[in-house]
Amino acid sequence: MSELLSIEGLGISFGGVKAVHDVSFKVKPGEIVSVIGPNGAGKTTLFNMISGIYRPETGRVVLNGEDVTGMEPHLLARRGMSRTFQNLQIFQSMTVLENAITGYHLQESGSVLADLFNLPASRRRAREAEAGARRLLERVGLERAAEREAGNLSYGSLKRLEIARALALGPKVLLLDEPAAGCNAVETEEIDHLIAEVAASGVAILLVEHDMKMVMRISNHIVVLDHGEKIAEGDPATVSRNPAVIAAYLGAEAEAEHADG
Ligand SMILES: Nc1ncnc2c1ncn2[C@@H]1O[C@H](COP(=O)(O)OP(=O)(O)OP(=O)(O)O)[C@@H](O)[C@H]1O
Repeated sequence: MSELLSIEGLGISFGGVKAVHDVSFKVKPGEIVSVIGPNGAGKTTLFNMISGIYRPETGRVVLNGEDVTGMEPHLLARRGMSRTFQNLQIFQSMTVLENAITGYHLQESGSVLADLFNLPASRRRAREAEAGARRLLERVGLERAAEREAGNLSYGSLKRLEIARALALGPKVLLLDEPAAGCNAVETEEIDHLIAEVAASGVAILLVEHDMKMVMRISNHIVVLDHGEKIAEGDPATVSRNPAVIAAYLGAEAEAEHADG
């Protein structure tokens, strides 16, 4: 099958320093592609360019055949690209269900007046969003926690809630920024299963993750960045044997030790 997301020569500099330089790769439906690399390699910057938070200085982002370079995140969401963030974006004092419902807000257009007057169309939309949110919570295993305050959930459950919310608009491409960060081994495994299940439903998944075991377990394809450049790509076995990849990680460890004195 042909690619859903095509990253073509993306680059951006900050204060003259090339944070990402000429990075290209493709993601197909149902595929899990991970971006890895030592700290400061440019992973988050790359994600921010793909998801419309930064406008790249060079290159293109092509989603389902359409050039969407620099398009704002809410417009990307309507075209089928959703993302989660490294830091949780959950409303802690709202219920789990209410948090899931917020995922549907991007779908609504020009409904402010209708909402003000509580018109039938607006009531119908609210009912549909709630039904959809309950289905999503079931999909991520949180249906029994629907009425609980989100702030009381375990960290792993919060991460799953965030994925549920990103699934609200039925994305074709899902970008996950460190979905297992801060999770214990059991929670990480639950997130593994969830990501695999979402991919199996045909969604293209792009992942940034520091947990190498998880990356090696679930990725079909891995893209390795170092100092903003793509230094390798391939399946997990090939990438983990690549001398340039091993050198980049060892080099980063040596730099960190040096910095620690
Ligand atoms: N908004 C910014 N302004 C200036 N420099 C930035 C900005 N964002 C990132 N950088 C720099 O760009 C480079 C890449 O950073 P980035 O955060 O993308 O790396 P990363 O691979 O995501 O790192 P980590 O694994 O630590 O999250 C770093 O040198 C960083 O200091």
